[in-house]
Amino acid sequence: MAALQIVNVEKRYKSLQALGGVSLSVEPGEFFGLLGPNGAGKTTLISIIAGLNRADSGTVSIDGHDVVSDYREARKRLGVVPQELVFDPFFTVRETLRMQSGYFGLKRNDDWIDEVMANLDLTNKADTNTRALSGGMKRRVLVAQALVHKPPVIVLDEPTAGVDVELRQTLWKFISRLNREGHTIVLTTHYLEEAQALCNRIAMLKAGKVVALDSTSALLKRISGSQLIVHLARGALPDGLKPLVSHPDELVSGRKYTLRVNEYTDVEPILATLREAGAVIDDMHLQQADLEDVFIQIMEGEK
Ligand SMILES: Nc1ncnc2c1ncn2[C@@H]1O[C@H](COP(=O)(O)OP(=O)(O)OP(=O)(O)O)[C@@H](O)[C@H]1O
Repeated sequence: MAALQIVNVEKRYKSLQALGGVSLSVEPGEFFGLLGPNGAGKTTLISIIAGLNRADSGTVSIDGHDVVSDYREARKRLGVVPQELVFDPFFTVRETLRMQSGYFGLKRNDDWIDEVMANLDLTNKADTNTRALSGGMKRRVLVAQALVHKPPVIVLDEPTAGVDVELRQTLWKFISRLNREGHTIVLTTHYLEEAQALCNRIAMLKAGKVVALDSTSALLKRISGSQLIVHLARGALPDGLKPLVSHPDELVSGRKYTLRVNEYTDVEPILATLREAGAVIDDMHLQQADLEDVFIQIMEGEK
């Protein structure tokens, strides 16, 4: 049975179609990425999964439990880390986590609460009021809150937006451990290198529709060859090289260009063209195409 099954989910906000018939299924133990530009519908979909928002049509189930008709059973199996930092500011971290445990009917949960806090480097803030925490610390509490009932399915909505490197590493270490222990993870992020490193399968959403759904390795294979990154100190990119630019916004911003290269021998004529145009190269290197390139290519293709 799928850990998360989404079937033909539609959602409108007045005239805006936020989700236009989304279907996908995540198997138990997967580390699944849900990617898409701003406004693609990721948060809307997550709030429908969490039962905080109703789909106009379609169904969502967690471990076979419908999130509307079987809400309590579905909710027990789900931990959601929301994007926004919202807390009751009158309680300490430990009190917040105990209350959340109580919500799931767990009375003696302190051993697990201690373990979660230790894994998120929150132990020395256990008795601090949540209103006195920094943004990064608050985000750790949000993650801890989502995990108090050891949910088999964990959904994280941009958990690393604006957080420092240390928290990212702490968080990924813990989430990866939970995934190895069998928890299913669904992640939305704008950090594509994070998604590439962590997710075994990825869905890309655009304007409320799934525009790509594949294993991370299959998505990466969609772009062959490598890229020549050139930083120009002086001079503009000659017109003849413009079709090779793989990130169109670079043509506007200028100076740094990512040029598609199929064979290493393609580099020589590129350098000759730059020299003939009087461009001066500041820095240059070759790199393999990554998930960001695939993402840009898919999103461009969907215009
Ligand atoms: N409560 C609401 N009322 C009206 N429109 C909404 C509401 N919530 C979201 N929208 C719109 O629905 C679309 C999808 O928004 P959503 O927040 O789901 O996207 P997202 O993919 O999570 O974006 P981001 O990456 O910016 O978080 C957007 O156009 C947004 O403006």
